Amino acid sequence: MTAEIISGKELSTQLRNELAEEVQDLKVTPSLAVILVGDDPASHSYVRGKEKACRTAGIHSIVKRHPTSLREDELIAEIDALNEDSSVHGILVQLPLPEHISEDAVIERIAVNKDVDGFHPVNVGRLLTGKKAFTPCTPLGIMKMLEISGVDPRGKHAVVVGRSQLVGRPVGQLLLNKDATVTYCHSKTKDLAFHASQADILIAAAGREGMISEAHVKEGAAVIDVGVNRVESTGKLTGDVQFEEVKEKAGWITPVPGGVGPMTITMLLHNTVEAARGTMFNDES
Ligand SMILES: Nc1nc2c(c(=O)[nH]1)N[C@@H](CN(C=O)c1ccc(C(=O)N[C@@H](CCC(=O)O)C(=O)O)cc1)CN2
Repeated sequence: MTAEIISGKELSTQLRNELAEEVQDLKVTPSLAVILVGDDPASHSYVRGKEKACRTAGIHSIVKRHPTSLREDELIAEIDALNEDSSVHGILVQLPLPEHISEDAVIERIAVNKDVDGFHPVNVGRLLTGKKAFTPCTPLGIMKMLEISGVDPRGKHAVVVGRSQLVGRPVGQLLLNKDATVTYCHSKTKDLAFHASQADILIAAAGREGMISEAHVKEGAAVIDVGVNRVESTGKLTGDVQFEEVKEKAGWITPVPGGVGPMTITMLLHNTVEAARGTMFNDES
């Protein structure tokens, strides 16, 4: 069997065009504020990608770039100002932050209804309880890729390798919310190959280059590679999955690059449009 390749790049082009049309029909121009602290080249590149994607979709983008020396209280004050600014619909702080700044304190300061990253504890709790919530962009992108490929999680066994707040935990929750049976594997899991090879849906989000081989994959499984590993010697980007061998066994597979990565930014645009609509929490009593 050779897997169907799910291209996040192609799907993103389609979804971003659809979002651009939706934006034209809105009464307001959606506006996203991104805060970037420090000089991490990858973070700068991702933020440039976000700016460009916003422009293409007709979303107003504000980027606040700061040196590593920015203090936590200064960052908090900037968030407070953006929370108060009614022309700003979405706020995102690019992660990781420098070590002297508490990510938790910063994320908790963002207004829940502007938290387009879905990292605020209120949004996390709402996701956990199956309520409407801003949902982290990478997990949302993964669910969209499964949906578009006709992979329905209901009754399936999903195995998530990795338990990060950004990807592993929320994607497991989203799969559970769609009636999958979910197993989490992590660095202390004994016999990863045993667990992973039971999966109908395998999410590789451990950040370890090539850790998922053909031996970890059940014939016909949907394999989603969230890894973004830069090979030092070549500068090339590779995933957590050994793509060439796994694609001969899986039913579906996502490539790196061009898979989950572009979907992260597409789902950020989606969440920003949702924030601009302002209806996320409307049907609450
Ligand atoms: N506040 C946030 N910080 C971070 C998030 C996030 O969702 N919110 N996720 C990642 C980084 N990220 C977006 O911020 C991101 C990662 C990767 C890509 C992407 O398109 N990758 C390309 C390859 C790009 C390259 O060559 O380097 C791909 O996989 O094809 C987009 C966004 C951590 N921080």
